[in-house]
Amino acid sequence: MRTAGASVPFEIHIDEKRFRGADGSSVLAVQGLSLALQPGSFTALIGPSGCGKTTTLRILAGLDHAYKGEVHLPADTRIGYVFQEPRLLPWRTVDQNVRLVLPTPDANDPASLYAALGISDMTQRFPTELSLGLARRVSIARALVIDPNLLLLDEPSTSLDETTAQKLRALILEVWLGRRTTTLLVTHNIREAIQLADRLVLLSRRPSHVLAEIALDTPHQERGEDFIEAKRQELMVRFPETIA
Ligand SMILES: Nc1ncnc2c1ncn2[C@@H]1O[C@H](COP(=O)(O)OP(=O)(O)OP(=O)(O)O)[C@@H](O)[C@H]1O
Repeated sequence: MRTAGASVPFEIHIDEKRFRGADGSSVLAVQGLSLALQPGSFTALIGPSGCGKTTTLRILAGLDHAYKGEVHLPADTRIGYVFQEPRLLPWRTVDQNVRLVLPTPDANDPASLYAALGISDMTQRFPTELSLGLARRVSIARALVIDPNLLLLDEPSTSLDETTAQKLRALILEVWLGRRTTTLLVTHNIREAIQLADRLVLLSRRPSHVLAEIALDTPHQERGEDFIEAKRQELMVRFPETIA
């Protein structure tokens, strides 16, 4: 459902989401999960593997309608979705992949995005010529080129080595600080969440619901190693079932 108004939150309420298991049985994945994203905020959704984080993103993005509940989005909502796998078309160049989501290829100029994401010199390459880290950057450019007002990031640093992951996190933060696009990051990496988000939403094990919401008011530039580690340990003690 789309409601009027530019500064109203993006809201999702999942009363119940079930999947059909391999043996035909019905598996309750999410139960009673409510989330409101304030415009300009950066929320990290954290929870154990298989608790329903990706499912929640898909429902919010309108990719899954088979659930009980409601999604309320402002009328002008434009969603940029960075999937766990980059999902680039192998027969198109980087630039063509990014422009593909525009109404016409020249509707927006991605040059400044390429520069911000450090991929300006590879726009004529094909996806098979890119490392996973670079392909992720391209998929972020593709999500941002439509000027979304809601950005969904599904495990953007997963399967990357730590140095590449850290570079990507720095880029994500720089882009967010510059644009303040409302962002929902799904991650099982608590350190990443503490580094990037201004609010943590912790989910329970399946069937998942919100266990706790934690505001992170410390400015990003003051979140050094010590801060991140201290916060992680504090959360591990308070929420051992979610924070590994
Ligand atoms: N298409 C599907 N068919 C059957 N079960 C599914 C399907 N998609 C997800 N599930 C199940 O629903 C639950 C939630 O899945 P989901 O992918 O949302 O979890 P997640 O928290 O994103 O996991 P991860 O951290 O491992 O990516 C899991 O138990 C998963 O096995």
